[in-house]
Amino acid sequence: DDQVVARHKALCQEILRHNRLYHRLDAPEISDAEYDQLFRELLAIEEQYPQLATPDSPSQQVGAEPVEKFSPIRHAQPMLSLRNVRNDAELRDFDHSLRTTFLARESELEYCLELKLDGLAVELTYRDGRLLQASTRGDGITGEEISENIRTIAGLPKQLQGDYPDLVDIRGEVFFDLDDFRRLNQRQSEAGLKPFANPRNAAAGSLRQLDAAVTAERPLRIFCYGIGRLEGAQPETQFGLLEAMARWGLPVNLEQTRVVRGVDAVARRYAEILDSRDNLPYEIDGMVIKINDLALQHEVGELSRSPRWAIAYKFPPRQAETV
Ligand SMILES: NC(=O)n1nc(-c2ccco2)nc1N
Repeated sequence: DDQVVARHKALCQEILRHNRLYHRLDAPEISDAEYDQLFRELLAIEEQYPQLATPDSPSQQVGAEPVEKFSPIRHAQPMLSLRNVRNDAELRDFDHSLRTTFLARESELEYCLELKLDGLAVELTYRDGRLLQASTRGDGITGEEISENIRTIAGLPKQLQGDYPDLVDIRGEVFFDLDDFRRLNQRQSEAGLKPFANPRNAAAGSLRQLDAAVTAERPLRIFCYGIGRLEGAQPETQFGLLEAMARWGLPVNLEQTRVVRGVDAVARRYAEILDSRDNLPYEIDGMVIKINDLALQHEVGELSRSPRWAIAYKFPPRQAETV
């Protein structure tokens, strides 16, 4: 009815406005939690009224068009975004729907569990082991070319080593350690500049600099976690892929990654991470749960903007800092 259509329209406008603020200006006005809430309401309406899920609905797009100051790079394989769950019940729905609908197997699934870094997703293309180009995720299809800036990241090899493939698109998250973020904001205020709202905005702001010399002053970090194209020996599992990337010399968060079987073990690991996140030197906003077997990932496939084989289990918003 037209009340729902009006609500859907309002949600679309609010979400698209947020995407521009967030992706173009790195200056969001609403929190992730509020944004997720709007997006979930939009998805719920479109589930009920599929005719509303038109191509210009934010549910069919990821992020926003890249800003024009960088040259556009089209990703050979789209960079998908993760759906999320917020509690064990939703987690168990995710696991159950995989085991019964897509894999028609009641047996327990093996999952690879990774920390969910709250930074900026990037793609690095290595050809014959050399870093050819780097880009931001952008809207998932087309990103911004940031090769010069990416090269300033300490610990990121310009040349892979060992049994690297002829061509590989590496996906990773660029982020700031919390201490470096605080020092950067200290310098920002001393220079009379606006401090960054959070480490993610600082990483995005630092990486999407036209002048790579500015990026070079920023102690950015990166953890690699996935691939797009790969021409060469395919690892069998997600964890095997992470180990291969580490062998090639890429920074990977191996020691914080676990492979478990069954949803109960996933829930236990989530509770463990939630409990210990404050001991980490960087900000995380949840845990990423991926089917470990890469053949099963391909069997399960993708939705229009997200993998079916992965989900983000997000932390509850932090209690407002007590003054
Ligand atoms: N943000 C983050 O740490 N991510 N993001 C993924 C991801 C996004 C799409 C597929 O995998 N994985 C990890 N560890």
